[in-house]
Formats: sequence, C-alpha cells, structure tokens
Amino acid sequence: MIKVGIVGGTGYTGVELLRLLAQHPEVELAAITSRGEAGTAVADMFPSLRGRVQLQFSDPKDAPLDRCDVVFFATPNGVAMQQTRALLDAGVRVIDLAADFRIKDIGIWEKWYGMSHAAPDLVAEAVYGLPEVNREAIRKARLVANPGCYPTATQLGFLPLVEAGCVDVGYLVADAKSGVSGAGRKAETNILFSEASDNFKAYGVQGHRHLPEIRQGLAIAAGREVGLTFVPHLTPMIRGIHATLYARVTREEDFQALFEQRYAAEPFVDVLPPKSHPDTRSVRAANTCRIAIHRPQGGEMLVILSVIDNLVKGAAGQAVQNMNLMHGLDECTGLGQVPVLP
Ligand SMILES: NC(=O)C1=CN([C@@H]2O[C@H](COP(=O)(O)OP(=O)(O)OC[C@H]3O[C@@H](n4cnc5c(N)ncnc54)[C@H](OP(=O)(O)O)[C@@H]3O)[C@@H](O)[C@H]2O)C=CC1
Ligand SMILES: CC(=O)N[C@@H](CCC(=O)OP(=O)(O)O)C(=O)O
Repeated sequence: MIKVGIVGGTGYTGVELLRLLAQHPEVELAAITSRGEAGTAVADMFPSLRGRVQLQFSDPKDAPLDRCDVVFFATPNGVAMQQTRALLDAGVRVIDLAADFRIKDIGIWEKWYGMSHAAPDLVAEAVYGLPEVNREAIRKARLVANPGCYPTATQLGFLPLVEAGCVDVGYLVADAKSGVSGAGRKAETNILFSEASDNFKAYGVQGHRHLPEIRQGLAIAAGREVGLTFVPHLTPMIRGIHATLYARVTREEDFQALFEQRYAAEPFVDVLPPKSHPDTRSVRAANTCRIAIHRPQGGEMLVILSVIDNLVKGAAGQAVQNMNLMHGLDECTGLGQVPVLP
C-alpha cells in the first residue's frame, strides 16, 4: 500500500483528494493536515466521508509526513516550496497541487505570484504533471508540479494543433469559464452566493497567473514562443471548466482525425464526434477531459471546446493519476468514477 499524506485537507482540492483516495485500492491515508482543525475527525467535518476515512486532522508541524511514501500539497501558493526539500530528503515523493513548481523561469514566476521563490533548484527538478505530455518523466519524478485547472483544459485543447504546426501559434485565443469552486473554500466577497449566483463575469483580462503557465506548455509543444490571449470568467456553477479555444488554420488537415489520433491511447481524454457540444456535467466528478472540434462555416478559424471538472482532471484527479504513474500502478487505478448527472 502507498502511504499518503495530504497538507491542506480542509480545502476543496484537499477534500476531493480524500474522496478519490478513500476509494483507491492501493492507498493507505496516513496523515491529513489542517492548522485550524487539528484534532477534529475528518468525518465530523465532512460527513460525506463517514465510514470511509477514520483519520483526524493533524497540525502540519506534528503530522507524520516524513513517514509517507507521497505527500500532496493542497495548499495556497508559496507553502509547498517551503517544505518540499525536507520531505524529498526524507525519501518522500511530493505532488504539489499549487503553482510553486510549475513555471521554470523563476523571474516570471516571481512576477506573477508576487513573492520570492524559496527553492529554485527544485523548480528545475520538478516535472510538470500533465501525463498526456510528460508521462515517462512523471513515472521517475520525485517532485511533480500538478497543472492548474485552466491550464489543463486549455493545453489539452490546443496541444494536437500546436504540436502538428497547423495553426497560427502567434494568435491563439482561450476564452475559459470556471465554476466557483475554482476559487477555493476561503471566504471572499466575490464568491459569496449572492454575488456569484445568477451572475456572470470575466476577470483577470489584463493578465492572469495561468497565462505564463499555458504559454510555457504550448511553447514547448510548438518549439517556439506562442502568442496567447487568455480570458477567464466566473460562471454560476460549482464545478467545471469550459474552455472555448480559437486558432487560425495555416495548413489544412483532417482536424478531427488529428485529435482522435493524438489522444487515441489517452484514458482520460475523450475526443467527441464532429459537431458535438460537450457540457461540464458530462465530466462532473470524473477525471475526464472531453474535447470537440469545430470549423464554423468551413472558415479559417478552428473552435475547440474543452471541458473538465476543475477539482478532478483540473486538480485532485490529475494528482492521483500522477501518483499512480510515480508508483508504477495502472494510471487509471481509483479513477473510474462515472460523471454525476444531473
Ligand atoms: N480549486 C481548484 O479548482 C483548484 C485549485 N488548485 C490549487 O490547489 C491549491 C489548493 O486549492 P483549494 O483546495 O481550492 O484551496 P482552499 O483555499 O480551499 O484550501 C487551502 C487549504 O490549505 C490549508 N492551508 C492554508 N495555508 C496553509 C499553510 N500556510 N500551511 C499549511 N496548510 C495551509 C488550508 O487549511 P488550514 O487553514 O486549516 O490549515 C486548506 O485546507 C491552491 O494552490 C490552488 O490554487 C489547483 C487546481 C484547481
Ligand atoms: C474561479 C477561480 O477563481 N479560479 C482560480 C483558479 C484556481 C487555480 O487552479 O489556480 P492555481 O492552482 O494556479 O493557483 C483563479 O482564477 O484564481
């Protein structure tokens, strides 16, 4: 059994990890931290886990994290970079759901995240945890930087086109909408029910911290810098990301076949039949990205629709997929959940 620790067990990605790991046949949950809820039984705080998780929350400084095989950080940005070195030195593998190790250029990271980086050498070592791109490196990694939610939906939607070099990578557009759980479980005015429900707005149009992360991934795929306009929106649903992606064709291809071939062996990417309109419900609670390819009126623009559950393929599910790869398990172990309707 893989002994697992979670730092930040009271947030949305933390409890989503608990939901998935409680059903995982090869995992023993060994430690779950909370600074505010130390001593509280997990199942008292989250009745959905009654009978499934017997642990109590521990304070992070008392938790037996160094005796785990793998530790997930489901914490705000800037926490994992302080604690990862000691865990790696103790032989523990680390998967960070935050952004501490995602961006290789430390100057760019510091500019977008507004803090100094505490462990630049570990950024160099970390493997970006998008299995559809980095599967072999993830298997061997000590430290995995789990991608952000918008970056997962956006990169999976653009990758086949960018890798094939058949669109203008200087002018990509990603118009993405997220459910409110994407903002986490903290108290903030803009995610109050009376602010976020029955309402819809763009935010971060001048620049969002996921922009450099998406650009980095697509630039590697393209073999050159890419130009990307990324506009996130807050939409009145709880879970889900719907990314509408635009790219101008520079070389004709059978685009449907291109996507189908690129993802033929991918267990968690589903290329839908032509002219489909995937909805976020079709992936809710599942580790799946569903993609549809459109060419409106046969014009020069491709429109790609990409949907994920931000808490699953956009966070905790992808993290479990990475854990499976790191431990030599079938990548799909514990991730067979069927989406929840309605
Ligand atoms: N929500 C989403 O859809 C996604 C989130 N992410 C990223 O995952 C990370 C977690 O997100 P999310 O679950 O939404 O966040 P939440 O705000 O819901 O939860 C944060 C958790 O971190 C703990 N925590 C906060 N500060 C510290 C600290 N200094 N030391 C130890 N623990 C701390 C909190 O518990 P306590 O205060 O009790 O210690 C809480 O359990 C973030 O970096 C986020 O950007 C990534 C992809 C998607
Ligand atoms: C709706 C909403 O607020 N979403 C968050 C994205 C959360 C996330 O996944 O961001 P990181 O893991 O990169 O920090 C935001 O825009 O900040």
